Amino acid sequence: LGTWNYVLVGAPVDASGTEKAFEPATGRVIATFTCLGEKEVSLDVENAKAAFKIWSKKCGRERCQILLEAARIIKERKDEIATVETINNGKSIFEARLDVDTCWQCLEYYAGLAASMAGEHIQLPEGSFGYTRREPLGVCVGIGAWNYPFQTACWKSAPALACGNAMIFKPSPFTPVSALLLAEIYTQAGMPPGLFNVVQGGAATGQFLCQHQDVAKVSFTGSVPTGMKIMEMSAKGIKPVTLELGGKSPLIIFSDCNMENAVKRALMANFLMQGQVCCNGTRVFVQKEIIDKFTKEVRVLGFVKLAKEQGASVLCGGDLYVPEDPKLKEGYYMTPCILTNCRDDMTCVREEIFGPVMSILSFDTEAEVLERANDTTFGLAAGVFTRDIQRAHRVAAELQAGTCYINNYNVSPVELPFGGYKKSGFGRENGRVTIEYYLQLKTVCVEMGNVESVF
Ligand SMILES: NC(=O)c1ccc[n+]([C@@H]2O[C@H](COP(=O)([O-])OP(=O)(O)OC[C@H]3O[C@@H](n4cnc5c(N)ncnc54)[C@H](O)[C@@H]3O)[C@@H](O)[C@H]2O)c1
Ligand SMILES: O=CCc1c[nH]c2ccc(O)cc12
Repeated sequence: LGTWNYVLVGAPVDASGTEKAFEPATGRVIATFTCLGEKEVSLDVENAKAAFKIWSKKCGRERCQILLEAARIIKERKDEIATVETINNGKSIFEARLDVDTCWQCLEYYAGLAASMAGEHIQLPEGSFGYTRREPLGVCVGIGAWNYPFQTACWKSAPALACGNAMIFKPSPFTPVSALLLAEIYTQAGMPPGLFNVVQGGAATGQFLCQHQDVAKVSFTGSVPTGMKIMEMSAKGIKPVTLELGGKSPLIIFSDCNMENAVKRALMANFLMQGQVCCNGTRVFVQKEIIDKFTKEVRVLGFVKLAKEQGASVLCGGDLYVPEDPKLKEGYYMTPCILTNCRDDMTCVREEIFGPVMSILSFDTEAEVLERANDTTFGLAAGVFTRDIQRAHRVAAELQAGTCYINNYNVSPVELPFGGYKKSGFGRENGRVTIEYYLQLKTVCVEMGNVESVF
C-alpha cells in the first residue's frame, strides 16, 4: 500500500442519508454509516454536557493521569491504529505509524500541561485582592479533514480535554473509522462516557454541530471555502473558532544550500502523504545558478532509486496509474509529478492542488524571491535552505507564514505551535499556546474591607 511512485488519491462520497467509506487502494467499500441529523446531534451535546460536569471538576493532575493512560494505550495499539488508517486513508503504513507516534506524544504533552494550569493572584489596595481562574469553555466541537484522521482527532481533543472541556469530533466522511478507536481508548483510559463523542456525517451534520447553541467552540481543519462557512456560523453564535485551512507554501532554495538536504526535503515537502499535506512546500523557488543541478538531482533521488527497487520504469509523473496487481485495479492512483519552468501566474503555482505535484520556479535575488513567495492569499508554511545563517533568519522573519522551516521541511513536533497566517486560518494547534484556545479567564475581585455607596 501507498509506495510513493504510485500514490493514492481521494475517493467519492455519495450524497444520501448514508455515506460509504472506501479503501482507496482497492476501491472497495469498507464501511457504510448513517449521517447524524439534528436530533442525534442534540442528544450527543446533552451527553457531552453531562460528561463535562464530571470532567471539569477534576483537578489537572487527575486529568493528566487519564490522558497518560490513553497515551499508553495508543502506544500499545499503534500497529492496529496505523493499519486501520492505512486501509481507510490510503497512506503508507510507514507514515501511518509515524502519525500514531505524534498522537501519543501529543496526549503526553498536554497531560503534562494539565497538571500545571493555574491562574494569578493580584494584590489590590487595603488588603483586597483579585485572582484569575482559567476555566474550560464547555462542549467543544472538532471537525477534521481526511488526510490525517487519527492525528487530527488527537491534536484537537488532547488540549481540549486537558483543559477540562468535552469534545464532539466529526471526522471527514471519507475517513470515519480511526476516530472511533480514539473514543474507545479514551473510555478505556477512564474518561466519563460522552466526554469524547464521535459524530459521523458530512456538511449537514457539521452545520448542526456548529450551530448548536450549547456548543462553546469549534476547531476546524479543512479547506478555505468550508472554513469561511464555519466562521460565519460561529460568528452568529459568538463562538471562538480555530481554523486550520489550506496552503500553497513556498520553499526557497538558495545556491549556497546543502544540495543533498535540500533535494531530500523538497521531496518530503511535496510527496509526503501522496502530496496531501496542508503545509506542503509546493512552490519550490530555486536560485538560478543551481536550478539545472537541482532539477536533475530531484529526479535522480526520487524516481530512479524507487524505480530500480521496484522494477518500474522511470516516470516524471502526472498520469493516472493502474497497478498490475488485480486487487489494486479499482484503486485511485496517479504518478507523482514534477513540473519545471513554472511561472508565478500558472494555476498549478497559485492554487492548492492537494496532490503529488511539485512546481519548480527559478529566481535571482533574495528580495525578488521574498516578494514572489509572499504573493499568495495563503500563509500556512514556508521554508528556506541556505548555509548563510543570517540570511536564513532574515528570510524567515520576512516570510508571511505561520510556520517557517530553516534547512528542513514538513516536521511537526507537538511542542511547536502550528497554524496559519492570512487565509490559511487562525488559532494554533500544538504547543503551549493552544491551551489558551480552550480556556476562558475568570477574574474574581475580592474586597477585604467595607464598601461605600456613591449614591
Ligand atoms: N491547515 C491545516 O492544518 C490543514 C490540515 C489538513 C487539511 N487541511 C486542508 O483541508 C483541505 C482538504 O480537506 P477536505 O477536502 O476534507 O476539506 P473540506 O473543507 O472539504 O472538509 C473538511 C471537513 O469539513 C466538513 N464540512 C464540509 N462542509 C461543512 C459545512 N458546511 N459545515 C460544517 N462542516 C463541513 C467535512 O465533512 C469534513 O469533515 C485542504 O484544503 C487542506 O489544505 C488543512
Ligand atoms: O495537513 C496538514 C498539517 C497537519 C498534519 N496533521 C494535522 C492534524 C491536525 C491539523 O489541524 C493539521 C495537521
